[in-house]
Parts: sequence; C-alpha cells; structure tokens
Amino acid sequence: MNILKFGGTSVGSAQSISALMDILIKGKHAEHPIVVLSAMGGVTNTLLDMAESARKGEDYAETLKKVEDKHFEVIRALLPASAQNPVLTKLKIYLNELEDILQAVYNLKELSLQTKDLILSYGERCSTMMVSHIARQYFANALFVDGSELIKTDHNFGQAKVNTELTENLIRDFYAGNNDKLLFVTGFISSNDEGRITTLGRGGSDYTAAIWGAALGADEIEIWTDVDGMLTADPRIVKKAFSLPELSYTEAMELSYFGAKVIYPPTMIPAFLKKIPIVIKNTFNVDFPGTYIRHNVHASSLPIKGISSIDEISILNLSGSGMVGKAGFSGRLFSMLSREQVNVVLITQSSSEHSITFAVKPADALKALALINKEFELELQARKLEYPEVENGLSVLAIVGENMKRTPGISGRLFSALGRNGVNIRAIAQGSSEYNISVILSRSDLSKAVNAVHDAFYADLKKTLNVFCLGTGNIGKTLFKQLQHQMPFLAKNNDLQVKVMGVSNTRKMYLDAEGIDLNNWEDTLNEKGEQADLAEFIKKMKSMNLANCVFVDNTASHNPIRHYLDVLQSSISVVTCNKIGNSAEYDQYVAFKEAARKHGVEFYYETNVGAGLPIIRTLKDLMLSGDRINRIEAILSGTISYIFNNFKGDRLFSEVVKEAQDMGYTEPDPRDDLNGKDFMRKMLILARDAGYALEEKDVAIESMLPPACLAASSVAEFYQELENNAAHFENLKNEAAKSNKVLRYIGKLEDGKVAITLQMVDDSHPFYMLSGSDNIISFTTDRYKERPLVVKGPGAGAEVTAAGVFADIINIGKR
Ligand SMILES: NC(=O)c1ccc[n+]([C@@H]2O[C@H](COP(=O)([O-])OP(=O)(O)OC[C@H]3O[C@@H](n4cnc5c(N)ncnc54)[C@H](O)[C@@H]3O)[C@@H](O)[C@H]2O)c1
Ligand SMILES: N[C@@H](CCO)C(=O)O
Ligand code: NA
Repeated sequence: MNILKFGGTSVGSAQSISALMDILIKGKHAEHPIVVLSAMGGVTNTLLDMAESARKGEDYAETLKKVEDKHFEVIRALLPASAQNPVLTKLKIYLNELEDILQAVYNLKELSLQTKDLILSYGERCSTMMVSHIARQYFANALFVDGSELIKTDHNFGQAKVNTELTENLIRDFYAGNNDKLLFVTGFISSNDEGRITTLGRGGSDYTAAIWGAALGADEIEIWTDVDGMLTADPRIVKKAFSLPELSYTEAMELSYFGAKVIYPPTMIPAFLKKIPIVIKNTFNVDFPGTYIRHNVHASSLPIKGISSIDEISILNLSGSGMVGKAGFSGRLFSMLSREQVNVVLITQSSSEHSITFAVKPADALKALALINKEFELELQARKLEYPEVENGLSVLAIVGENMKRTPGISGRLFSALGRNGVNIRAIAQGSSEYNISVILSRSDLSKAVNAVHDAFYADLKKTLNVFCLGTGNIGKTLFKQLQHQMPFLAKNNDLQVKVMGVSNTRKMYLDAEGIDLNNWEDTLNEKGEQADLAEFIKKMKSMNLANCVFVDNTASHNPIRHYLDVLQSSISVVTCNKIGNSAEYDQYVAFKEAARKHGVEFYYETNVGAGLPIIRTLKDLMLSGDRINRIEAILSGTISYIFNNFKGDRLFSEVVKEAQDMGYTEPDPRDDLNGKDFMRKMLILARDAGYALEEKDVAIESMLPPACLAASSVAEFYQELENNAAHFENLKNEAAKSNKVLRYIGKLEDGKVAITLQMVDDSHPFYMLSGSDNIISFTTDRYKERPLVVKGPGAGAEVTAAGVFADIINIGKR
C-alpha cells in the first residue's frame, strides 16, 4: 500500500485538484492508497496573517471571506450543483468555528501558540474534507479523516513531538477498521493528551505521510509536489540543472539541509528507519518518473549528486590564545548555541586550533554574537579571546554525494572551477561523513560559482546506456549492426553513448567492463567468450553495478523470462522483443510492470506487436490520455500476411512459407506463426495493455491448418505436411479468388473477448489492400469512434524489428 501526499500547490485550485483526481483514478495501485493532504496553497500563511491581525485588533473579516471564496470556487467548479450542499454546509461550520476563535483573539489581543495551532488546523481540515467530497464522485468509498485525533504529541505547540508508539497503535487500529476505504487524511495536524490541537512544525504534511507510512509498513511514500523532484542544482540559478532519478537518504538530507525546498528530510525519519522508499513526483507533470529516495541506491556515474546553496549566510569568527589546547572549548560554544536554539549551518576550525569560524542564518547572527559575549565574558575581558564580529553578505555552496568518498579529485575539481572563475573562497568545511564539501563565498559570486561548479561536474557528462544483450540471431545481429552504424550520430546529436557491455547466445557469453567493440563482436564472443550460463550472465551484469543499465532480450526462449523480475528489481531496465514474457500468466505480466515502476526503470516491449510499428506506444498513449478502447481489429502476423500476399498463380503454399522464413519473418520455429500462436500472443498483450486481465485460454483461435500440419512433430515434418496438404490451401485460394476476395487472418478484441479467424474479404474491406509482410491495426475508441485510428506497415523482418528494439533502448536513454 502506498501513501500519497499532495502539497499545497497540488490542492491549490480546481485545476490542480482535477489533476490530483486524475492521478488517483489512473494510478494502478494494487491496494487503496492513503491520501494525505496539505491546506490549499497559500491558506496556511493567510491563516497566520489573520491571527496576527486579530491579535493587533485589526480587521480580518475580508481575508476570511477570501479563504471562504477560495474553497467555494473549487466546490462550484468540481462538484455538480446537486452535490454541493453538504460540503458547503460543512465548510461553513468550520469557517464559523474559525471566526469565533479569531474573534476571541481579537477581544483578548492575545495569541498563544496553542491558539495559533488551532487556527492553522482549519487549513488542512477544510481542504481535506473538501477534496474527499470531490473524490466521492469517482470513489464511493472515499472517507475524510481528521488525522489530528490519530497523531498524539506532547504539549509543545508549534512543533510538537510525536508519541510514536501510541500514534502507531491508533493509526493501525483505525486502518484495521477502514482498510476498504480510500482515506483522505489531514496532514500537519495532531493533538496532545488533553485533546488540544497541536501541529508538527516545518514540513508537517510530509511528516504525517511518513508517520502513516511507518505505522502501516507502506510499500512507498509518494510526495506529490509542483516540480520534477530533486534537481542537481537550484534551477533558478542553473538553467542546465536536471532532475535526479535517485538519491540515498543521506544525500537527500545533505542536499535539502542546504536549501532544496522539495522536501524536508528530517520529517522522513520514520520512513527512513523502516526503509520505506520515498518518491517525489510532480502533480503537474505525471510523466516525470520521480526522484527516488531509498536505502540501496543504484550505483551512479555521477561523481556528485547535487549542488546546494544557501543564499544568505552570516559568519562569526572566534579566535585567541585562550582557545589553544582547551579541549572543551568548541563543545562549550556549540552546546551553548544549540541550547539557545541558534542553528549552526557549518563550522570550520583551523588546524592550529587558534580560531573557529561558523555560519548561521543572518537572523540568528546578532543573537549568537550576544550569547558569545555573555558566555565568554571573562575570557574576552582578559583578552584571551578576541571580540568576535559578524560578517554578512555571504553564501554557502555545497557539493553533495556519497560517491565523493570513492572518487579522488573531487575537491580539486571544485576549487579549480571556482579559481578559474575568480571566485574567492572565504572558508571551507568538509562534513565528517565526506558526503558534503561546503565553501563560503561572497554572495555576489554565488550564481557564477554554482554555474561554474555545475559545468565542472556535469558538462561533459554524456549519458551512457550500458546494454546487455541476449540473442545473436536474426534480430540480435541486426541490432548490433544498427547500433554500430548509429553510435557516432547519437553521441554527437543526443549526448548519448550506447555501450554494449555484455552479450550471450546459447553457446557463449562475454562481458566486458570497458564495453565490447561492435566492429568485431562476433570474433570477440567466439574467442574470448566463456560457456553460456544465463544465471551467471545476470549475476555478472548486476555485480558490475553500473548506472543506466538495459537488459535486452532478443531470444525466443522461456529462460530469460524467469530472470526479468530479478533484473527489474535490480534497477535495470528491460527491453524485449520476446513475446513469451508478456503473454504467459497475467499475474506475471502485471508483476513486470509493477517491478519496473517501483524501481524507477523501464520495461519496454514495442516489438512484441507489429515489430517496429508504433502499436504498443500508440495504445499506451491512448490509455494514458484517458481514452477507452472499444474495439481492436488487426492483422498481426507478418508471416501469414506475407504468405497470403504471395500465394498466387501456381506457387506451392509450402514454398511461400519457406520464403517467409528465409526473409526472416517467421519465428525461429515457423509452426508458431502458422498455428496462430504468435498472433494469439500479440492479441493477448494488446488486450492486457487495453486493460483486460485475459489469459491464453480466453483467446479463440480458428486454425488455418489441417490437423496433420498442426500435429507435425518437427519443422521438417511440418513442411512435408504442408506439401501433402497442398490441395487444402489451393482450395482456400481458389474459393477466395472465385468471389474476388483475398484471404486474411484477422484478430479482433471487442467487449473483452478476443478471437482470431480466417476470413475472405473483398475490396470494400479496409484490410483488403496489403502487401509484403504488412500488419494493420485499427483502434476504435471513445475518441476515434466514427473513423478508427489505424497503424499499418511492415510488421516483421529483422531490420524493422531491430529498429524497434533500438528505439526502445534510445527511449530509455531519453528518460
Ligand atoms: N523476426 C521478426 O520479424 C520478429 C519481430 C518481432 C519480434 N521477434 C522476436 O525476436 C526474437 C528473436 O527472433 P530471431 O528471429 O532473432 O531468433 P533467432 O533464432 O534467430 O535468434 C535467437 C537467439 O537467441 C539465443 N538464445 C536463445 N536462448 C537463449 C538463452 N537462454 N540465453 C542466451 N541466448 C539465447 C540464440 O542462441 C540465438 O542467438 C523472438 O522472440 C521473436 O519472436 C521477431
Ligand atoms: N513471426 C512474427 C514476427 C513479428 O512479430 C510475424 O510473422 O509476425
Ligand atoms: Na510494435
């Protein structure tokens, strides 16, 4: 089960709430997710402003009206008039309560933290109650949950501490009684043992999501926000910043400590402790696959993960003979500052122990100064310490990444990039973790510095795809030829490098960490390769521990299928032209997709249907954009198409079949084409992609072969039987010709039923005009109703199939 948390912008308007609903409707969640919501964007601040106004005796009524309007507008936009009343009434009740509280503050001219929390709680309660009502149009079981009653805290209003055990028990009990519902839970708010509302402080709704996730052992926590996850740098400073696919918890902590505003990782600790992955998604760009934060991050080719910065910082420097050799000095300094709640951003100490420099937020600087003057009054008076001064106008730039530890030369690259660009470094700090190197520099240099450092670490970074290929037959060979030919172009125009790191057929396998030269892969495989062993191949591939790996299955074998799950779960994408995987048990087909999604990788199989023709992609786009497939009619056997298009004059049927095989259209075993099995697999895959949970037995196949041909126990015998039964095929041909018709083997999906039949069609039929190995497919959908969407073209053959596999690989590179 997943927890989905939507922040303020995601519930900020009717439009964004519609996007949220879409995400819930289309999300393929095996179990109901739990939805945690923030207040509508801007409402929390407005509530605070009103509370302050009331305290000062100023008018707040107008602002309150605006809050009301903001909610009412959404309700009017997203609910039919008949369903509006109950939710408008409930909102009115909330807002009347809120008004009473504000009036009390106004009368007393006093605003305690406790009252403030109570006032803030209406933000989450109004938004969540409202959204749950909107959801009821699509989910009859949508339920509004005031989560404040389930998260129990101490009395520390404004930033309460959670009583974890009690809270987890309450959440579990609640869930046990309501797990058949789609829960909409208020974020941020909690309550103490007297039942007073408390709040969870900064990042509060994320915290709520993490608490629920930890209590219920969620599979994943999805944080939906308004940006593409976490980026390599602040995109307002660095135009070329790009989204990170994956981070460790530590990296996320370090990056956001210095500014990345996407999440506030301390709130993720409950999830961290239970090893629950967190994925940051974009409500406004659902195609963005997300930034994953998890325990076992996949090895990355990036030397650093990101650059974070704090725009404004102040530093204080403490020096003097009184510090030398005094072991407890810095301890005394920093524990005093922490006791007084001054947050120290970073510390550097000179090796002579003669001075300590530390950075704080500008707002804390004078406070820190005063505290030091008081704490060290004696030392200062005795001149054992110099009077410290505050220096303003500074910024911090930090590079972050777990790889830094293992990669030499990182700090060299950092400092030379800064030096080359004339950036003067005021102080340097390296965290003891070695996950972070920070420098303090003049604020006026920050933008230049971040860009220079970004360039230094990422500019020459060509994305490399590390490809591991099974199968060197018809398709595999052709793919290598195409790759070899196209590589220079990809590197030049797409900054993409495709490296074949491993190859295997049934006899031999060879893996090379340097990549295999495609000019003579065949010799390399034969000469240097060891005896093929699929399990070993996969083990070696995994232990290379490379980023951006793609496992390509160009075989027609059952064996690789058994490894797909393991491969996907190792964060390696799979591209396959082998149809066996997707057309075996439905549960397995679902498991592949689920594993790919969960591990942030791709599972692409365009060539499973119609070879390189964009059929799977078209169907996926139709489905994703909310269309519904009402009927599919198709010719999807390139082999049979070729046979019917060339079985003319006095040619023998068996001869044309052999020709199709020689052209590379048939399966390795041509019986699989002629007995309809290959076509059946394609129809099954299409039906599944169209949303039907069908199995092989659900496809009705009318055979075009006489029983003796079907029964042939070898390919040679099969050809023999085709010859023996030549009359059968002649009759079919003549019968069709008599009525000016042609033979067509046609698959149809309608009302969830799939059938493949042999038909004779005349020139009024859209499938009449075909040549070569043409496939044709027509999708009749809600949107393509009168005139279906049609895809047509060569649907078999090594070139077009390898090209389809190639395109799948490149599409992974593009992501
Ligand atoms: N021919 C087409 O037009 C077309 C179109 C779409 C999809 N396909 C699919 O392409 C796949 C390959 O077809 P082909 O014509 O290239 O077949 P092929 O018989 O020419 O080649 C298959 C290759 O797979 C290797 N192989 C088999 N089992 C293996 C294993 N366990 N480990 C490693 N290697 C193994 C074989 O050694 C061989 O090199 C099939 O699944 C087919 O359905 C073909
Ligand atoms: N053997 C298959 C190849 C394309 O999937 C066909 O003839 O259609
Ligand atoms: Na295709």
